[in-house]
Amino acid sequence: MKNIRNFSIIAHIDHGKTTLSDRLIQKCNGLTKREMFNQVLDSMDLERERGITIKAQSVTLKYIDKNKKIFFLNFIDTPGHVNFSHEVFRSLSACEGVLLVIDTTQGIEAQTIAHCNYAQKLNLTILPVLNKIDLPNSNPKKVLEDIKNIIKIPIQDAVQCSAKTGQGISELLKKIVQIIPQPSGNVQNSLQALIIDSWFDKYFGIVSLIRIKNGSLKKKDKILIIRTKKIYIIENLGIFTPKRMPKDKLYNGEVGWIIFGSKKIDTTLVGETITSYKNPSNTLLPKFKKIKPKIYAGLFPFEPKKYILFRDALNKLKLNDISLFTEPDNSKILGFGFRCGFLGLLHMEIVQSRLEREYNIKVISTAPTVIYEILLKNNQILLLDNPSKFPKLDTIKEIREPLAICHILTPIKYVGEIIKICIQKRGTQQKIIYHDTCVSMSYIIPLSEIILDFFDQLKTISSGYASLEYKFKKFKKSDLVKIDILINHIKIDSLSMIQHKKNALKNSKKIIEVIKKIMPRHQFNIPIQASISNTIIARTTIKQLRKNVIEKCYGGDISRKKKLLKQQKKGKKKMKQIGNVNIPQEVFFSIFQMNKNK
Ligand SMILES: Nc1nc2c(ncn2[C@@H]2O[C@H](COP(=O)(O)OP(=O)(O)OP(=O)(O)O)[C@@H](O)[C@H]2O)c(=O)[nH]1
Repeated sequence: MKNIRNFSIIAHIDHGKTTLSDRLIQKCNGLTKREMFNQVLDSMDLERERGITIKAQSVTLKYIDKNKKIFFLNFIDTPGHVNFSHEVFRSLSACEGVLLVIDTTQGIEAQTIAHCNYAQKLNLTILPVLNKIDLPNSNPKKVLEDIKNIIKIPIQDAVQCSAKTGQGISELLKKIVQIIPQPSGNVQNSLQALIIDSWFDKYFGIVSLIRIKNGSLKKKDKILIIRTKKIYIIENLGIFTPKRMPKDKLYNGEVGWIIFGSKKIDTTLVGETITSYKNPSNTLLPKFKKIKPKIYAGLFPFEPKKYILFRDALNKLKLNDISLFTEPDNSKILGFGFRCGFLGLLHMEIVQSRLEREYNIKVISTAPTVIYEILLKNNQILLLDNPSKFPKLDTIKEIREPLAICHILTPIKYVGEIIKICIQKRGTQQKIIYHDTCVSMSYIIPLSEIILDFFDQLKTISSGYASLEYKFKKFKKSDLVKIDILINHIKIDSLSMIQHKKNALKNSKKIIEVIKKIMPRHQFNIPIQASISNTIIARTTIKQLRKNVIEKCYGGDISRKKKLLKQQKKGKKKMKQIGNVNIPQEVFFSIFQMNKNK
């Protein structure tokens, strides 16, 4: 039987997870820094040549202890950002243990606690790793105290190391094999494997990362997805070392990749359980929790003729992004597109930039919004994720907005300022606990106030030290109104927004001023107005301008004139023509500018 250890590294952003991973690869594969660089780079070049996307989120390492016993260490990478906590959960479901990396110059932060809670819920062995001990301001003693008092896990196995210099790494490897348990399961049982991740590869079709709990899997095996009853044939399989290394067979306890032999994307695979078609198991492995999006926005292809390509690209992205929600949408102004749900702004930005980078599709996005619950007079409840679909006012009994519970961890000296912005964001305090040098506090804050810039503001006032973790709590009745924006008397449905009554006038004035700044002048006056229920509450005007680009060409150089006119036409192409007005795409995102101008 192979000695296997499956683990993940969890950490707050920048605490050194990537550096430590590289260090472990280097140490186990006996590579020098240069060789490692080449190895990773080589495989990337190879992949790039064939246009394949690398996604080596798991690496299998060979570790030989001092008694010459061989261990296979599978470590599964996890992203560190607050938007991607669900990805952490996914990776952890395939492990028996975690390395909890803490930067000893920073100490414990909100995400350290949140990730640790996941690991505890899954009953994983947690090995604290105190990193960056080479730095002069490192304070491992204090971090150990905090682990004991705040996270409340045993500290006797904690390892102190520097991922940068390599100090303590041998000790860490020894501890990994010593305290993380060998995976359970039996090779004789029928196959049960969990799909941890899935992505689309131009050449191979669907590729998945799996963890085998029971049984084994080899090339040409016919497999069955238990829940969907879909059947596939395994075309190829193997492990990442970090290169993609083909293998003959994968056994229980192992983590590896499989190629399905299917190019058709008709299903989401992540979280599904695979079994053997011939000798099937009926038991599903615990599925990941489906994460509900926190914000919604409309995405529309900038060039309407790319709609089909856009739809296919979104489907491919959804293969490994189970939290991306999409639904066909139609805007009077922007045409056919999709209403998409995201975990947060960063997630939204990543999706947009992947569409542009990987699929060459430029999109216009509407302002992100949270989901509102609307109680109608006929007692029906409507979940509204698109302000342009706001029902008629006289049909509404009550509007409820989503509230989130926020856990903030900060050094004591920033507490006052943080409380101030929490109040400004309509927050109500739940709890505040003073530890030695830091404070943990909980606030209930409307989700709409958090999604745009709360995290950035928190980081700015605390010089980057405060950290935030939040989750949806409940819907609560609130005084909300829908604001419409009209440009040259045309209602721009994709610019409608829902705001608290208290902020409606102030924000309406702000947004029309932002639009005024972004919009080019035309050869006529353009009024920009904000309205609530057809009553104009704010207005500004873009004064007319006759921009004659050829006025400098007195004389009559006709070819130069033509060139200038062509350039002017090109400039116009980047804008959306609505009525007889050209609107630059930045306008559709003006709600962000509005918040930046606060
Ligand atoms: N001095 C010192 N610096 C370190 C050590 N480990 C990591 N760093 C540095 O800390 C910074 C963040 O390290 P990363 O490994 O990128 O952190 P991460 O946790 O992977 O960050 P995310 O991927 O953003 O979550 C980098 O500049 C590293 O060089 C260490 O042991 N000592």
